[in-house]
Parts: sequence; C-alpha cells; structure tokens
Amino acid sequence: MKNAIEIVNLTKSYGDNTVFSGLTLSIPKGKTTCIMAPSGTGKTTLLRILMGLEECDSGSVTGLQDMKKSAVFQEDRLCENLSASANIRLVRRKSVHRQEKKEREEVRKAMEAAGLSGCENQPVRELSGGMRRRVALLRALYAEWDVLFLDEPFKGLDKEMKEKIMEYTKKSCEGKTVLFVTHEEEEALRMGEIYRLGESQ
Ligand SMILES: Nc1ncnc2c1ncn2[C@@H]1O[C@H](COP(=O)(O)OP(=O)(O)OP(=O)(O)O)[C@@H](O)[C@H]1O
Repeated sequence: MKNAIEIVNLTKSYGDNTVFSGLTLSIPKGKTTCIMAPSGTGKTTLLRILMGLEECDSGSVTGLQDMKKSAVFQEDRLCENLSASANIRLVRRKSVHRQEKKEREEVRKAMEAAGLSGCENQPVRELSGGMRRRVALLRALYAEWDVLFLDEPFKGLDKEMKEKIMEYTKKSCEGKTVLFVTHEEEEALRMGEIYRLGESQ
C-alpha cells in the first residue's frame, strides 16, 4: 500500500533533551494511525514537526507536500468572543449567500451530532471545557483537509459524550489520513491502528 507520510531517521533534541534519535515510521494513507506513548516522549513534538510548526534536527519527512492539514491541538485555540458556530465556520472560505445557508445547516447538524444543539450562537467563552473541546474538534473536521492531526481530542469528556463524539469522528474520518494522539488504549483501539512511539526507535 502506498504510504502517505514517510518519516526517516528523524532526530530532535531540545538542548540536552533528546526526544527522537532516529525515528523511522510509515503512516498509511486513508487510515487512522493512533500514536501512543507515555507522557513526555514526544507525541506532540512529532505532530508539530509533521504540521511544519517545528523543525527537526535531521532526517526527512515526505508525503505531506501539498496536503491540506487540519488539527486539534492540546489546547482548544478558539476565538473566545465568536459564537461556537462562527468558530467552526471560520475554517472555510467565505461563501456566497446560498452556500452560506447550506454551510450553516451543515454546522447545525454537526453540532447536534456532538450534543451541542442550542449553543450555536453562544460565545465560546461561555461554554464548559468539554463543550469547547467538541467545538475545537468540529472545527478541525469541518475544514477542508487531506490529513488531520488530533492531539488528545477527547480529553475532558465524560464516558457517554466520548462514545458519541468518537463515533462521529470515526465516521467523519473514514477513508482519510489521520494521526491521532492519545493516552487511552480504549480510544486508540476504537479509532484505528496503534503505533507505540519509542518501541522501534
Ligand atoms: N518548546 C520546547 N522547548 C523545550 N523542550 C520542549 C519543548 N517542547 C517539548 N519539549 C520537551 O520535549 C519532550 C517531549 O514533549 P512532548 O510535548 O512532545 O511530549 P508528549 O509525549 O506529547 O507529552 P504529553 O503526553 O504529556 O502531552 C518533553 O521532554 C518536553 O519537555
């Protein structure tokens, strides 16, 4: 199978702290790869390198050129004064009136599926932590993307809500390339193939 992203001999240190000393990894196209590892072993650093937000010291990453990227960061990174719905719609180019109506309806449906009905027009600064997390996730999913980076997207959600949103995310990501970072084995097993960072370095 053709690989979407090839990471070869990647090294990265912060001063004396070596995070990667020759990481080689193939991330398959059209699937969800779940990256698991103990805290502080470099999961976020890897995502940041792949997103182009951090430089590696040596090694190469190929297969990401020209791919549209979307992400849920560890922090929600929402626009506090904008409504939940406006935060989500922000990631699409401004559309003509007829499309705007369609887009509003799409977002309303997505929010309904994520248990956020009735919050469409509420500024996100008024939402709970779990609600904000879901808005951040819906926003990332709503963007136009070829590859999606998810850094602990279900953090802070209760069991029932997590079930609901995981199912929605899984459906939305079907057949697409996703890198999913989590500490929860159960989440990883549900979402895709597990890769344990550190085992093959
Ligand atoms: N900007 C930075 N400057 C210096 N050190 C950093 C920086 N970013 C990360 N690190 C260090 O790199 C290592 C890996 O951090 P990273 O956040 O990638 O781990 P992680 O596996 O995602 O952890 P967690 O599961 O706790 O989120 C840690 O030792 C961290 O202290």
